Order: sequence, then structure tokens, then C-alpha cells
Amino acid sequence: MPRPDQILTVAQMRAAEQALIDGEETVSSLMERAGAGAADYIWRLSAGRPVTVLCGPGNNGGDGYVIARILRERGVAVQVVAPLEPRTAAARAARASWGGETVAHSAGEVFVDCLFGSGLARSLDPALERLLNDLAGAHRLRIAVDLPSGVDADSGACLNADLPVFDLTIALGAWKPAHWQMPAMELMGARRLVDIGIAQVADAMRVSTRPHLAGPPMGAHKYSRGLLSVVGGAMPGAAVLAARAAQGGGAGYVRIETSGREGLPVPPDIVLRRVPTEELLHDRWIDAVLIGPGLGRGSEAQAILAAVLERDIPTVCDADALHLLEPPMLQGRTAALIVTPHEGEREALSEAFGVVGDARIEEVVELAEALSAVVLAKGPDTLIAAPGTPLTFMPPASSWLSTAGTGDVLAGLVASRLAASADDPVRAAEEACWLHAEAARLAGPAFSAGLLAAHLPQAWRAFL
Ligand SMILES: NC(=O)C1=CN([C@@H]2O[C@H](COP(=O)(O)OP(=O)(O)OC[C@H]3O[C@@H](n4cnc5c(N)ncnc54)[C@H](OP(=O)(O)O)[C@@H]3O)[C@@H](O)[C@H]2O)[C@@H](O)CC1
Ligand SMILES: Nc1ncnc2c1ncn2[C@@H]1O[C@H](COP(=O)(O)OP(=O)(O)O)[C@@H](O)[C@H]1O
Ligand SMILES: [K+]
Repeated sequence: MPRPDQILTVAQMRAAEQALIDGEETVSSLMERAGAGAADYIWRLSAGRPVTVLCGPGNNGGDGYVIARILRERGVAVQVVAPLEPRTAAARAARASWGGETVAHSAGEVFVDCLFGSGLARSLDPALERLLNDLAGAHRLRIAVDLPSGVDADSGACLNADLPVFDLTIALGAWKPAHWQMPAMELMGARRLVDIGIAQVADAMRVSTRPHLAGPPMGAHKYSRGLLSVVGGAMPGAAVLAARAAQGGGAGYVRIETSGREGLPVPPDIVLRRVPTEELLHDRWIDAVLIGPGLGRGSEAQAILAAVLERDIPTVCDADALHLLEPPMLQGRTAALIVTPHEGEREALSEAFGVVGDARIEEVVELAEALSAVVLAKGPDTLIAAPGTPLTFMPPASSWLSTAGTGDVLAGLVASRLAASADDPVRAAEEACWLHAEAARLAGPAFSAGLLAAHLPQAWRAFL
């Protein structure tokens, strides 16, 4: 059975299609199924309004002719704009079955982009780019089939500077990385997937699906639910915020440990332990550690980080810790490690660990290998990579998260989930992202990081 969460590269998609064609299917039968599935969505959304289909030269254009024919059969007024003749046998056959005229331009209600899909090899030439934009601008509702034309399926790059934004993108057969990567993701609008019978591909990447989180069992006590130590540093506020968030992440016991002397605005329900650096984490009941938020970047911070990592407890490194982390600090570790870099921190880590990838996706995967760790590369298009595990793409969360301190909240959540279930750090990272996104949704617009953390208890309801 194919899984609706699998993400395939163009090469994987072609191989999976070929496997079907080597069996009972033909390109035309797959195109018919893809076109029919897309036509269903378009028919419902167009609700009787006229539809314009822009058809390109490849099989994406072929899908367009199938869509045009099916919609016409259902009584929809359809116009086809075909700036280039079909070049594949299946697309030519689909054009012949459509049999209708083509027009040079059209304006109206619903626009369907079947110019290029996964076979786009280079940027659109200026005439095609103009036609695409003119047609998109001349219609109220815009729908892209498989991918918005101009987008590179594997990387999510936009090959042209000026591409239209769609209301809906209908992916065919399987998701491609571009459906979940910036900047392409910004053009897609809502996303829907049409099943055309593509099988489950071994080791395929995946988009994360909503998890089910268990509440505490009847016999739970604070230690059984996970003890998390947040190691504080030069700027204690960030550690307090992360600890606050961690309390909303499900761990039974959250405390802050620090070797500093700074006054800490610690709320009464967070335990504070002040100890010399060499006594940090001297408690065999600790399930997980968070270090980095507010740690500082000086030599003292570096010594604290080295001491913490040497304790070999399941650890989350965020923020300043990601600028201090060096390969020797990880030697001999066996416990789980999760790093949660934003783009700048990811670049710093890549430099420190000698990772040079061609593109973001490859670099994140290579970084996970180099660190033997889970890499939660956060941003509008968060990725979770771990050695030996399929790369996971998180669905987009509220863009209101782009405010200071929300990363500290995420780090607290990741550490909290890790304390609760240290045996599966990838799942811990994924669960944290879902709680974070749901809290952001509940917090609405223009929230602060503190308010985000305050919405975590309510966010749980979506996963119980
Ligand atoms: N395979 C299957 O079984 C099924 C596939 N399906 C569908 O097929 C789509 C993939 O089809 P595809 O591989 O034909 O690619 P597509 O995106 O239509 O375009 C490629 C053509 O455009 C050309 N070209 C490229 N860039 C260009 C540019 N900038 N400017 C101008 N020309 C350019 C390129 O030729 P080139 O010039 O590079 O030799 C080639 O002729 C996929 O997204 C899905 O919709 C479904 O029907 C299910 C079954
Ligand atoms: N445009 C966006 N859309 C969705 N989520 C975002 C966006 N920008 C940032 N985020 C999320 O907000 C958080 C920001 O973290 P980070 O950059 O570390 O901020 P800080 O260091 O101020 O806490 C991350 O979880 C990231 O995924
Ligand atoms: K398209």
C-alpha cells in the first residue's frame, strides 16, 4: 500500500512509474488516472465556472488535455492554451482525445497550470513566463497541477524570479520535496495529493503526519514522566523561557542548573540548582539535558558545554551551543543528541563539522551523519534528519513564529519530549514541532514567545 506521506525525488518518481509501466500500466493509463483525480478537485472548486487550462509540451501538458476533456464531458466550458506542441506520445494521444481547439490567450474564472511539472529542466523563457503570469493574473482562482510551473521539484528552487502564486497545488502520485520546501512552497497555496497507484518506495522521505500523544498513565509520577535539566548560562532569561516551555511539553520534572551567579527570574514552580561546573548534572535520575539558550559563547560557556556533553546523557543543543560545538566534544558519546539549528546556526555547524552539501536538503542529511545526531533544521520549512532514518519534512507552521524567543520554546519542547521518551529522538523532535505549531495556531497573530509557551497546555488537546 502506498503511504500518503511519502516524498519522492524526480528520479524515484520516474523509477516508481516505470515499475508500474513494466507491469499492467502505460504512461497513458497513469496520465488518465492523474488527470481524472486532478479534474475531480478542479470540478468541485470551479463549481460551474469556465476553466482555462495551460498545456505544456511534456506529460504535465498531457495531464492538462485529460483534465480539459473530462471537465468538458461534465459540462464545464473549457479553453486550452497550448503555446508548445505536445512532444511525448502520451501527451499527443491526450491532445487527440481532447480534440478541441486551442486559443492563444484567455481570461475568466479558473486557471489550471499544466505547463511544466517534474520534467522542468531550466528556467522558463521570457515569453512563457509572461504567458503564465498573464493567464494567472487574468483568472480569479489558480490551480497548479503537480507543481507550479517554474519550480524545481527536487530542491524547491524557483527557476524564474517572477512566478504566480496559486490557490491550490494538486500533487500527482506522490509529494515531491518542492511541495514542502521554500521558496517553492510559498507559491503552492493549499496542497492535495492524487493517488495514481505509486507503490511505497523503500527509504522514501516523508512529510510528518499528526502524532498521537499519550497522557500520563494512571500510575505516573514526576520522575516516570521524565526529568529534564536545562543548563543555564550568561543570559538566564532564555533558559527560563525554554524551561517554561518544557513544562508544557509533558516532562514530569523540569529544573534549571547553573554554575553562574546571575540573579535568575525563576518562577516558583521551576527548581533552580546552583552548582560548580564540575557538579552539573550529578543526578542519575536525569533523563535529558537542554543546553544552549542563553549559554553565551565565551570560554566559560565552552567549558560548560564540554562538561555537559561528557556526561553522555540524552542532550538537546540549541542556540549558543551550536556555535561552540566541535567534533572532539562528541567523541565517545553514546546517548541521543538532537541539535536544533536555524539557518545561520546550521551554517556554523556545517563549517565546524566539515559538511559541504550541494543544497539545503543534502546538507542537513550530511550534517546528521557527521554529528551522528538528529538535526532539526528549523525555519518555515523545517527538516528533521537522522542517520539511517528517512528525512522528515514538517508541514508549515504559522509565520507569526518568526519572532524572538520562539526557538527557545521549541528547544524546551524538544528536550521535554526527549526526557519523556529518550529511546526515540526523531519522534521527540517531531512531536515538539507539532506542539509548537499548534500552540502558535492557538496563540493567533502577533504573539510573544512567552504567550506561545502559555498556549502549550491547550495545544495538547489536538494530540490526545
Ligand atoms: N511519467 C509518467 O508516467 C506520468 C507523469 N505524469 C505527469 O508528467 C509530468 C512529468 O512529465 P515530463 O517528464 O514529460 O515533464 P514536464 O514537466 O511535462 O515537461 C517536460 C518537457 O518540457 C521540456 N522542457 C523542460 N523545461 C523546459 C523549459 N524551461 N522550457 C521549455 N521546455 C522545457 C522538456 O523537453 P527538453 O526541452 O528538456 O528536452 C520536456 O519536453 C509530471 O509532473 C506529471 O504531471 C502524470 O501524467 C502521471 C504519469
Ligand atoms: N516564517 C516562519 N514560518 C514558520 N515558522 C517559523 C518562521 N520563522 C521562524 N519560524 C519558527 O520559529 C522558531 C524560530 O527559532 P529561532 O530562529 O531559533 O529564534 P530565537 O533564537 O529568537 O528563539 C523556529 O521554530 C522556526 O521554525
Ligand atoms: K504545472
